[in-house]
Amino acid sequence: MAEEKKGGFFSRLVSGLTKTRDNIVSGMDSIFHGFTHIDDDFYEELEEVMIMGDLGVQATYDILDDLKEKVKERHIKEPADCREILIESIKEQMDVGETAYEFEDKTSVVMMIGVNGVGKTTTIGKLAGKLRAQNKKVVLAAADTFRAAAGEQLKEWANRSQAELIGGQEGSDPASVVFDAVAAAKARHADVLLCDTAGRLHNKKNLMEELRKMNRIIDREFPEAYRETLVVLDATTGQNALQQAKDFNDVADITGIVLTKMDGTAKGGIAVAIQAELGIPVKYIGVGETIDDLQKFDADAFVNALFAKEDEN
Ligand SMILES: Nc1nc2c(ncn2[C@@H]2O[C@H](COP(=O)(O)OP(=O)(O)OP(=O)(O)O)[C@@H](O)[C@H]2O)c(=O)[nH]1
Repeated sequence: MAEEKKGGFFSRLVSGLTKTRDNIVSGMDSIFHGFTHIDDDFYEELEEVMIMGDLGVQATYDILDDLKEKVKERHIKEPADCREILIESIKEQMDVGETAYEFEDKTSVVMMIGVNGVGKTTTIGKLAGKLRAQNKKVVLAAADTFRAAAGEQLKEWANRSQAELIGGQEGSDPASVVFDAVAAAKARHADVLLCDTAGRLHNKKNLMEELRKMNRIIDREFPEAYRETLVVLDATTGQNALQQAKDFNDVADITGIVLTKMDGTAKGGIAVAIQAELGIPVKYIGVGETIDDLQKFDADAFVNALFAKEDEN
């Protein structure tokens, strides 16, 4: 039964990654089979496919250096034999230790950061739904007071997931919304407080100040709460998403990443770049627009699904 469920999950992951696989692994496979020798050209072509596949320049170099070392150590001669070693290297470079989801089981405050349109509000709604399904009491803070529609949209998700919404009026101080939400979460003995924040990156200094102010309030008013800061990124933007992750990492103590719109994108390789280059765990991936379309991310399962052959799923 558990196996069956796992199988279902895995084959959905495999089909969701079809475009990314076509973009990266198909190219790699033609190199593994097209070359008769492992030489500089072979590595150069692999490098090109990996960089074009959004694995990130630094991550690509690190993965290939590791592959070269393993090929030497193990006296590998056949290009085709490099496939399994490459999979091993990618997994090793993506290793960020065990990913913790402690906030799901503790009294916690989750800050959600991300630029407009990446799917931040949708992700909060999905996460609220997931926690509500575990019978958790959830409060949502509409601290993205910069955009009127954000509050409205969050209200819909609050209704859908039956979470309580503490709303900010357009233009009100986000920190005061957070203050009210913390008071409400404590008064109602909520399990998780999810804060929707505006992430305007064009002014890093202001953003940093705004985040600092909100964090100070939470530290002061709710010191016992477990803290989580998740950055939401749109996978379809590829290298832009990687840059956003770097920028947010400069201004906040990020504990995890949510990669949205992984369904149907060819740029899923960005998950490799984020974990390998930044060492920040991708905690969830968004695989659609409905409340059930948020999955925990498992790097090994992701790489296996990416390299899965048709007859293996
Ligand atoms: N296919 C797909 N679409 C998604 C996913 N997550 C979000 N979306 C869609 O992306 C669009 C933008 O999502 P929002 O949640 O409004 O984005 P946001 O980051 O909150 O935007 P602001 O509220 O403007 O900051 C919506 O149409 C969502 O339905 C996903 O995982 N897959």
